[in-house]
Amino acid sequence: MRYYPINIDLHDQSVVIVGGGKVAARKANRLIAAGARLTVVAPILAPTLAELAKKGALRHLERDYRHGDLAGALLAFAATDNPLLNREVAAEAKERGILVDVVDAPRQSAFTTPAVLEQGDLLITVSTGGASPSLSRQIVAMIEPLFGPEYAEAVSLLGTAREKLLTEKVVNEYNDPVFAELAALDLPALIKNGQRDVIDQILLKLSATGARPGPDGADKKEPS
Ligand SMILES: C[C@@]1(CC(=O)O)C2=NC(=C\c3[nH]c(c(CCC(=O)O)c3CC(=O)O)Cc3[nH]c(c(CC(=O)O)c3CCC(=O)O)/C=C3\N/C(=C\2)[C@@H](CCC(=O)O)[C@]3(C)CC(=O)O)/[C@H]1CCC(=O)O
Ligand SMILES: NC(=O)c1ccc[n+]([C@@H]2O[C@H](COP(=O)([O-])OP(=O)(O)OC[C@H]3O[C@@H](n4cnc5c(N)ncnc54)[C@H](O)[C@@H]3O)[C@@H](O)[C@H]2O)c1
Repeated sequence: MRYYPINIDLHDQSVVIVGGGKVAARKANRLIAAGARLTVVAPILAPTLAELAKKGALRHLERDYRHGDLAGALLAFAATDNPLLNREVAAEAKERGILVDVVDAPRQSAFTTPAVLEQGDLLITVSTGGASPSLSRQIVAMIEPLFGPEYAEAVSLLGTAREKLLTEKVVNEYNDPVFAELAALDLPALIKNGQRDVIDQILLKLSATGARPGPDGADKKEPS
C-alpha cells in the first residue's frame, strides 16, 4: 500500500497553505469545512479565497512566502505555481516535522488529498496514489448517485442508536449482533422510500433491547 488512509480531526488545528490560486482554493474550501484554523500566504488570492478572507474564514498573509511561515502548523500545503518555491516549503515542513502536501510533486509529499463524496458523517474517499486525480474525481461522480442524502440520515440514526447503547453501558457480546443487524437493515432504502413506520418500529425494538442488561450485568466492555 503506497499511502495509509486516516481521517484527521482538524477542528481548531492550524493549517497553512502557501499559494492562493485555484488549487489552493479547492484545498481551502474543504479545510474550512473541516474546522481548521487556516492561514493562506500569497501575494495574490483567487477570487473565492479573497471572499473567504473577507468573511474572516481564513487569515491572509498578503506577501511572498518566508521561511518560518509554517511555525505551529499541523499540516501544510505547498500550492504555488513555482516548483522550486514549493520544494522550499516542503523543506521547512520536514525540518519542523509538519506533514506537507506538495501539490505539484506527490513524491515529495507526506500526504495527498483524495477525491471526496460526503453525505453527513458518511465520507467516501478515492485515491489513485497520485496516478490520476481525474480518475479519482470520475469515480466519485460514478458512485455519487448511489449515495444520496438518505445515507446522511441513516448514518446519523445509526450513530445515535449506537451511542445510546454504549452510554447506557449495555455493551457486551450480545450487542455486536445488534449493531451488525442494524447496519444490515438497509435503513437508507427505508428512509428513501419514506417507510418511517418501519424505522420507528426498529428503533422501538432497539430501545427495548438496549434496556436489557448483559447476562449477569457484570462483564460490560468499554466502547471500542
Ligand atoms: C482528487 C483531487 C482532490 C483535491 O484536489 O482536493 C486531487 N486533484 C484533483 C483534481 C485535479 N488535479 C489535476 C487535474 C488536471 C488534470 C490532470 O492532470 O489529471 C485535476 C482535475 C480537475 O481539476 O478537474 C492536476 C494535478 N494533480 C496533481 C498534479 C501533480 C502531479 O501529479 O505531479 C497535477 C498535475 C499538475 C500540472 O502538471 O500542472 C496532484 C495531486 N492531485 C491530487 C488530488 C492528489 C492525488 C489524488 C489521487 O491519488 O488520485 C495529488 C497527488 C496531490 C494533491 O493535490 O493532494 C482533485 C479532484 C477532486 C474534485 O475536484 O472533486
Ligand atoms: N494537486 C492538484 O490538484 C493540482 C491541480 C492542478 C495544478 N496543480 C499544480 O499546482 C500549481 C498551482 O496551481 P494553481 O492553478 O493553483 O496556480 P495559480 O497560478 O492559480 O496560483 C498560484 C498562486 O501561487 C501564489 N504565489 C506565487 N509566488 C508566491 C510566493 N513567493 N509566495 C506565496 N505565494 C506565491 C500566487 O500568488 C498564486 O496565488 C500548478 O503549478 C500545478 O503544477 C496541482
